[in-house]
Amino acid sequence: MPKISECTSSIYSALVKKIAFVTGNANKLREVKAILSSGAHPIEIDSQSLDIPEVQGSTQEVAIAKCRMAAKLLQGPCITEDTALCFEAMNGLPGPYIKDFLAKLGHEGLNKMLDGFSTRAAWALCTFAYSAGPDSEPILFEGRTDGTLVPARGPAVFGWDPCFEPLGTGQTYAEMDPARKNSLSHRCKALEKLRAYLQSFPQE
Ligand SMILES: O=P(O)(O)OP(=O)(O)OP(=O)(O)OC[C@H]1O[C@@H](n2cnc3c(O)ncnc32)[C@H](O)[C@@H]1O
Ligand SMILES: [Mg+2]
Repeated sequence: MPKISECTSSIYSALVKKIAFVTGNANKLREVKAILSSGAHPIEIDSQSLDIPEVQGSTQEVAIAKCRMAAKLLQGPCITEDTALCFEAMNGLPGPYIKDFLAKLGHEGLNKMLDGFSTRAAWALCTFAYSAGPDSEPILFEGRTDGTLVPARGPAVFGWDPCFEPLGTGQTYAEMDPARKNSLSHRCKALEKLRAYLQSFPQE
């Protein structure tokens, strides 16, 4: 006969296995899988690549609208993620609009945006949204890493990684070993909160 802890963990895996992570970004998916598969209670992610339209608004409004739409399309539970890069000199902009700014201006252009300002301080903000299904309001889990916007250093593999240097590290995200980035990133901080929430399911 299985022990209670074994039953709890099998209910838990059955529940979390049904949750799809909806993203069109392969780099995000790689990091999320690496972070969630480590630790005492690994979580397996079932990924879905859907192109969900993103509304304008605060990081929270963008995240909630995207997750709502994903749950409606999938007709089931899902997780979505939005990443913002915020400049202190610009009161948090480009924020959730960083994807377009990066695509149009590149790393050099992002740096030029801050020429003439007294600070190059920036923060990376990750917002995971979990929806239990199309009729449930999404719940948000945020993680923030503070740093500086710098001229690009390191391989240009993932977004703005080459021009973001977290405080006190001396390295850009792009120069870091993936495990180092995943130990201090905006994404890992948000995922720790999401993990704790998902692990509370069997007690509900
Ligand atoms: O399908 P989704 O999950 O929305 O994927 P996306 O690529 O559209 O992602 P976002 O809407 O969250 O836009 C965030 C932008 O920031 C980039 N980005 C996200 N996380 C990053 C990270 O950890 N390091 C560097 N760039 C990142 C990403 O490539 C986008 O250009
Ligand atoms: Mg997107």
